[in-house]
Amino acid sequence: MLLHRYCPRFLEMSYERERLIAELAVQRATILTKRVFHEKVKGEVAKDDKSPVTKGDFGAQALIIQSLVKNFPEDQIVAEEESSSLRQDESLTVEIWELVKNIELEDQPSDQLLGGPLPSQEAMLDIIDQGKSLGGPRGRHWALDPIDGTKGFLRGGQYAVCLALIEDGEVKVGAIGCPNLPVDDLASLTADIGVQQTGAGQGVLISAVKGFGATTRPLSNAGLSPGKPIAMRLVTDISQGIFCEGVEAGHSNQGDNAAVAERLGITSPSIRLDSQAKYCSIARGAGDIYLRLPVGKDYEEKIWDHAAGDLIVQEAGGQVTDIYGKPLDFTIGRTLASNKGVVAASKPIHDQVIAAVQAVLKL
Ligand SMILES: Nc1ncnc2c1ncn2[C@@H]1O[C@H](COP(=O)(O)O)[C@@H](OP(=O)(O)O)[C@H]1O
Ligand SMILES: [Mg+2]
Ligand SMILES: [Mg+2]
Ligand SMILES: [Mg+2]
Repeated sequence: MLLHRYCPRFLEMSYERERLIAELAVQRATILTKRVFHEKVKGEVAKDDKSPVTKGDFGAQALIIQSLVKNFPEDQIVAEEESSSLRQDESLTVEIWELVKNIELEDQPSDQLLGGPLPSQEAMLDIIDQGKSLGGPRGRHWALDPIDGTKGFLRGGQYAVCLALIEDGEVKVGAIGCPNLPVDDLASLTADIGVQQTGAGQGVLISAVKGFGATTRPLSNAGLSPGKPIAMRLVTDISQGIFCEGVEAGHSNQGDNAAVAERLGITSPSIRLDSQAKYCSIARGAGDIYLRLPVGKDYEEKIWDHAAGDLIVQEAGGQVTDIYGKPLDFTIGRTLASNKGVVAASKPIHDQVIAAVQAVLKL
């Protein structure tokens, strides 16, 4: 069946409105995160699990949920943060509100599409808490990670603002803003981007719609600049492949990762970067393989850490599974409870990578 671009069914299938709102919402939130990134005091607080959260995480979550609620009031939202610690810290709340209330896209029509500013400080706390949906196999759920790689963000390294629409368990739309990645797709292959401090004008917004490809564009503080399709590299000799790896040893087993690289005959050093910038990097050919090998038995990966990146890599010609070769299952709830670890690579080499992972992990 040939569908015309302006036919309502085409618009529905291509999720054009969802993609536009997701891209603009992520772009607007990065204005706030960039501001916090350059502040000396980022308002770091430790959560119950000891992981950090900052003014940037809370503020970005408030801004993005506000635009989702305004545009898609029926949809559920599964977001990482919640406001309980803020409600006990008036001065931090005031600091976040001072940031949030002054953030807008410099292009008025784009900003208006997001549904206007947040009404008040109290409303901001309530909006942050609208991300408590449990997810699940049916309906439309937005998975939101307002700052992925908070540890990288605090270190002055890579981080990402990540948003995905999951419909009936399938990721349909993904948008990731990486304010510290170079605009040039391949620059990150040579630069030490993991710890790069950035100047103005850098950063990329990468997005995808299921069945319609993946796109990159420079991040802007105004409207969307023109997008450009991206694709993974064609690697015919796997020993020439390049790994993108996390920085935090507590999030992925770096020793096992090195053993897999050795088994595949890969000698180039891994590019180390925090956050879903890894998915984005391999999707645009700045690396070929992303492994997230479990450190412990009990950790369940969170859907907001993977939904957008999974779609972007698939739409760029890649395959994303867990260490058993099973696709990531977004139907279960807030976590990927039925998966262990992540193996992402371009389709022609994915089987070889899985075989090496299974040999190293003795699966
Ligand atoms: N033990 C663990 N194993 C795997 N991932 C973990 C983990 N502890 C925390 N994480 C997740 O790792 C994410 C960062 O990934 P990376 O190491 O690739 O940058 C964190 O996202 P946040 O920074 O959004 O909290 C957090 O959800
Ligand atoms: Mg976190
Ligand atoms: Mg995260
Ligand atoms: Mg986060």
